Amino acid sequence: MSTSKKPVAAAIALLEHLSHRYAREWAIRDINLAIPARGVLGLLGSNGAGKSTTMNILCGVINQTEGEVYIDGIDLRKHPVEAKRCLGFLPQKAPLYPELTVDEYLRYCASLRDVPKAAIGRAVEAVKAQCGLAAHGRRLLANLSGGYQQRVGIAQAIIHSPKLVVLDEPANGLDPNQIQEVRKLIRQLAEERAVILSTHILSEVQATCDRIAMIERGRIVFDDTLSAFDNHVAPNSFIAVLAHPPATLEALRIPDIIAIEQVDPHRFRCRFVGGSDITAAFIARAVAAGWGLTELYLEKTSLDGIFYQLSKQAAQDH
Ligand SMILES: Nc1ncnc2c1ncn2[C@@H]1O[C@H](COP(=O)(O)OP(=O)(O)OP(=O)(O)O)[C@@H](O)[C@H]1O
Repeated sequence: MSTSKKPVAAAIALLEHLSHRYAREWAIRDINLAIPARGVLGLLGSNGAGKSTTMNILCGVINQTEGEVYIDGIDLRKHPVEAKRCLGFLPQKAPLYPELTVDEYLRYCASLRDVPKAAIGRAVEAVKAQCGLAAHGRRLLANLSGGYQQRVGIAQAIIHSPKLVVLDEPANGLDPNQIQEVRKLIRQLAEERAVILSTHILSEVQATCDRIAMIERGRIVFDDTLSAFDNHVAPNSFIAVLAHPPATLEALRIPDIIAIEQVDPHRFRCRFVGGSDITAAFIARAVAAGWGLTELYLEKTSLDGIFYQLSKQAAQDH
């Protein structure tokens, strides 16, 4: 069958005006996303925000009520088989058969994914090498540790060399060493393809993602780079370290400083009116008054704080 392609610059997948209703309630509403062809996109959101619904539609598990999904330019609803060839999926619980060996399982997945018979052996060896499983081919899946089972789950998702891999909470249940290894593997995969990662864990996002799309109450509330997310909320406090602080906290007050707190004998937290450029004025005052200013830095809002603010804003807008 010939499949007409929608031209998309630098994006491997497009979600256009995507909405879904399970019964009467809309689970997602007018989601628009362009997923870059390389790198890791983190899909964030609170419980029930609409992440799984979005991923299930993107992976062709459920059909959307409204809107379009294009994968590599192919309309997923009109040409599901062709579109899904470009896609690998690791659901939250890896679909493993414990009674099979790693080799048997990956061969089986390759045949399900229509890898030509003659190419299956090579494809299995290639993903094993990529996922650090080269020495584990004859091991039974049941006897592998959680971290290695997760590697096998990722290996099955890339066995047919898809351009887009969707991973649902891939670090769930792993110990800290395994988490590091899986993160490294995800970064490697994303060098040559797009990876979408759904997670609640913000340290996961910080360590792995290039971009963040955040969904709240079924709508996109943020879609930009990790560093834009990190800087989404402008600081409204700074810490000044003073070798010779004045006798009273009040003496530190300059216009636009609204509160001062002593953190330790030499460290002071000054809250200021958001948006004002106050540090230059404070430095000038500190130098003139001989407070022995040795350090001054703005306090950024943590990723958790930014997540919280975006969620709160979405609830207010609702
Ligand atoms: N099969 C279903 N039938 C009816 N409503 C559903 C169904 N699946 C999800 N929902 C509802 O759709 C909304 C979005 O759910 P979804 O599972 O997509 O959110 P999520 O962000 O993945 O949440 P979580 O992080 O808890 O998995 C929620 O209100 C949820 O209750």
